[in-house]
Amino acid sequence: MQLNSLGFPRIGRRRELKFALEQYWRGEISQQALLEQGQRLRRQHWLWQAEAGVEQLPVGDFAFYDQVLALAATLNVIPERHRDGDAIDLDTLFRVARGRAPTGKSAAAAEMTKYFNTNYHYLVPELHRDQQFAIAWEQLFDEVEEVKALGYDPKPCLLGPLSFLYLSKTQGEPFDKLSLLPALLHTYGELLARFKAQGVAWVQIEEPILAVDLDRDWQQAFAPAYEALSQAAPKLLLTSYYGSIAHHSALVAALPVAGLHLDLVSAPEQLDDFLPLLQSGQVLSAGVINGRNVWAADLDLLAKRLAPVADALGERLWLGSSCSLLHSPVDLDVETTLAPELRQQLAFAKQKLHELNELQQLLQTPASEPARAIIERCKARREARRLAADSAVARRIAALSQADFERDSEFVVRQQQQQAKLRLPLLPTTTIGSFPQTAAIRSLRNRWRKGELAEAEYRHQLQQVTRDSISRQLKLGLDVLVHGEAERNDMVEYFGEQLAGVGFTKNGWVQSYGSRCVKPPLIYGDVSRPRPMTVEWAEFAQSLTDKPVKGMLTGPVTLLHWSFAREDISRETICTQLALAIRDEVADLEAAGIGIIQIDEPAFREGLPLRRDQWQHYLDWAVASFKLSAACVRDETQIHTHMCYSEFNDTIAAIAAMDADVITIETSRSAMELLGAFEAFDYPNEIGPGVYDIHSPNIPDVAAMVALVERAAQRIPLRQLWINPDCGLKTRSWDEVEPALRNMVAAGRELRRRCPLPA
Ligand SMILES: Nc1nc2c(c(=O)[nH]1)N[C@@H](CNc1ccc(C(=O)N[C@@H](CCC(=O)N[C@@H](CCC(=O)N[C@@H](CCC(=O)O)C(=O)O)C(=O)O)C(=O)O)cc1)CN2
Ligand code: MET
Ligand SMILES: [Zn+2]
Repeated sequence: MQLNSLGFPRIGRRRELKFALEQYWRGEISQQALLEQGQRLRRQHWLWQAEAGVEQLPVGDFAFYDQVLALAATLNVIPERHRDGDAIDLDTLFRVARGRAPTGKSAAAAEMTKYFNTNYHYLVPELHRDQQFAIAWEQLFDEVEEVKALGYDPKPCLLGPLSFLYLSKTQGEPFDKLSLLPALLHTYGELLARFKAQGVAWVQIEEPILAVDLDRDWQQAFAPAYEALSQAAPKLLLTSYYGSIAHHSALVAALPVAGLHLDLVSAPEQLDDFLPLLQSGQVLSAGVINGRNVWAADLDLLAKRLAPVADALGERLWLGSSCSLLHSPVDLDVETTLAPELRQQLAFAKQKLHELNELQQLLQTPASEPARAIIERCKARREARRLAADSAVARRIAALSQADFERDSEFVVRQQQQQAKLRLPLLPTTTIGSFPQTAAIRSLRNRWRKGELAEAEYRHQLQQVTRDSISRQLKLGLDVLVHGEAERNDMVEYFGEQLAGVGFTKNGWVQSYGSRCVKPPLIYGDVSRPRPMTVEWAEFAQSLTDKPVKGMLTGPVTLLHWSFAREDISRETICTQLALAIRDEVADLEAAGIGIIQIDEPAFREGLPLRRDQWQHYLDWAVASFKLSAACVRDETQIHTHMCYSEFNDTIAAIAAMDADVITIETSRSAMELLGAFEAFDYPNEIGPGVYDIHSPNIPDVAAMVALVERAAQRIPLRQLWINPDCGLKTRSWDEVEPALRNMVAAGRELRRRCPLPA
C-alpha cells in the first residue's frame, strides 16, 4: 500500500523561495544563488516526504514561478516576444511571467488566471496555429536525477496533454486547439520516453479537466490520446482532482492507464462509481487527505471506509492527498503561538504526509498500540469541535426573515435619494480601495507586531499615511475618495484577525502566484463580530474632507472563499454567518456617517462550482449572503461592490440580483468586451468599468481612457457609468499611481465636456 504525494508546496516554510526570487529580480543575488536555493528547498521537501514513508517522490511540483509555465517551457511553448535567442533559460520564464527579467528585453507578460476553482494563478500558455512542440527545457529531467542521487525513486508529475491544451489560449487567427493534439502527443511521447530511459517507473499525468463539463470533441480525444501515450511510457497514473469525474466514468474506465487517482475529499461518492470499473491490475490512488484545507483528518473514519477496499485491492490501493499540497501551508511545527485547542485540529502539508502514514497503520495493523492511540486522538478532536459551538449565532440565523435580505426601496428610488444626497457629477471618478502598501507601511506593521512599536504610535503613523492619501486624492480631484487600506495586511486576513470563530497563523503562507503569497484565515467556529473592525479608520478619513469617503469591507463570499473553512457545517451556513458579521459593520459605518460603503466580492465568480448543474444552488446562497450583508442601510446610503477576475456572461443575472447600487469591475484588458453581458442583460444599476490595468507599471494616457469610456458608453447609458481603475493599487508605487490617476481624472473632465447631460 503505497503513500502517494501529489506534490509539495515549493514556497518554503519561511517563504525562502519568495525572498530568493525577489532578491534575484532586484539584482541582489546571482542566478546561481537562486538556483541553489531552489535545490535546497526541493531536497528538504523530498526528505520530509521520504521520512513520512512516501516511496515515490514527486518531481515537477517545484517551479520557480509556476508549474504550468515550466511545463510550457519544457514543450517549447514560449511566446516569441519573450525569447532572447533560441535557448530558454530561467530569465525567459520570468519574462513570460512578469514582462521583465534581469536579462533580455521587456515585453508584455503572459496572461495569468485562476487554476480551476482555486486561489492559485497559473500562466496561460499561448498557442499559435502552426505551433511547433519540442523538448526545450530540461528542469524536469534534471530533477529526476536529483531524486535518484538522493537515493529515492522519482515520480514526475505533469499536466496531461488534454488539460494542457484546454488551459492554453490561442493567439492570432482563431483555430481549434485540438488540431494541435497530434503534434503535442508526439512531444509528450518523447518526454515520457526520456523518463523511462531515466528509470522512472510511474508518471503522474494530471487531467483535472475531467472534473468539468467537456464537449464531445474533448471527451472523444481522450481514448486515442492515451492509446498513443501508453506506447513507450512508464506506467501512467491518470490523476484527477478538485471534483468528481464520475460523469466521464465510461471514458476514463476504458483508458489504457496503469492507475487512477481520484479526489475522494471533494467527491467521496466516486469511490463506489469507480471500484467496479477498475481494470485488472489497475492501481487506485485514493485521495483522502485534503490538499486544500488545513483540518486534521478523521483518520479513524477514513480507515473504516477504506478497510474493505484495502481487502479487495491489496497492493493496488494507494493512499494519497486529494490533490497537490500546493494549496496548503507548509509546516505546523513553525506555528509556535497558536492556541492549543486550534492547533490540535490542524494539519499542514508536512503533517498531512504523516496522516497518510497513520492511515496506513490503521489499515495494516488496526489492533496495534499506535493505531489505538491514533483513534483516540481522532475522537478527542471531534469532541473538542463539538463543544466549541456559539449558539447565539445559530439563533440569529434562525430568526432571519426575507425582509432582512432586501433594501427598503427598489434601485430607481434609491438612486434618486443618493443623487440628492451625494450630488456627484456625471461619470464620477473613484478608486477601488487600496493605495500603495509601501515598504515603510509594511515595516511599521512588522515592528508593531514584534512589539517594537507601541499600539498608539502604530495607529498614529497609519493616520499620517491615511492623511497623506486623502490629501493626494483631493489634489488629484477625485470625486469619491477611499482611506487607502494602509492598516490592512490583506483584504481577507485583516478581517479574519478580528472576527470571533476565526483564527490566523504566523507562517501559514500559501502561494497565490509567483512570489506572492496569502495567509488564509482559519474559520474554525461560529463567526461573529465582537466589535467594529473598520469604523475608526473610515471615520478618521471622512473627518479630513467634505467629499464622500467610501467605507471599505470584504464581502462574505470572498471571506469564505479565501479562507480555510470548517467542514462540519455547510459553506452556505458559514457564508450566512460571515454576512451577519459584515452586516454589523455596515450598520456601524452608516451610523458613523459614512454615506458610501463598498463590499468587495472579487472571489464571487471563482467560487462557482466546476460543474454547471451545481451553479444555481451556489449562486442562490452567494447572492443571498451578499444581500444580507448590505441590505440593512437606508435608501440614501450607497452600496458598492467590486469584482475583478470575472467574466460575467454566466453570472450576470446573479450579479444583478445582488442589487448593489454601483459595481466596479475589471474590464480594461478586454477593452470593455466584458460589458457585453451587462448590455445584453439591460443591467439596471450603476457600473464602473475599470479604465486602466493596475497590474502593469505603465501610465495609461488620457486619450486611451477617454476612448475606453466612449466604448463603454456605446453599451451602457452614460448616466450609469463611473470612472475607476480595474482594481486596488496596493501593489503599485505612488510614482505610478499619481500620474495614472491624474490622467484618469483628466479623462473624466474631457468626457464631461464632450457629453454634457442635464443633471
Ligand atoms: N487573500 C487574498 N487573496 C487574493 C488576493 C488578495 O488580495 N488577498 N488578490 C489576488 C491575488 N493577489 C495577490 C496580490 C498581492 C499579494 C501580496 O502582495 N502578498 C504579500 C503579502 C501581503 C501581506 O500579508 N503583507 C504583510 C507583511 C507580510 C510580510 O512579508 N512581512 C515581512 C516583513 C515586512 C517588512 O518588514 O517590510 C516578514 O514577515 O518577513 C503586511 O502587510 O503586514 C506577499 O506575498 O508578499 C498576494 C496576492 C487573488 N487572491
Ligand atoms: N478594496 C480592495 C483593494 O483595493 C479590492 C481588491 S480586489 C482583489 O485592494
Ligand atoms: Zn480587485
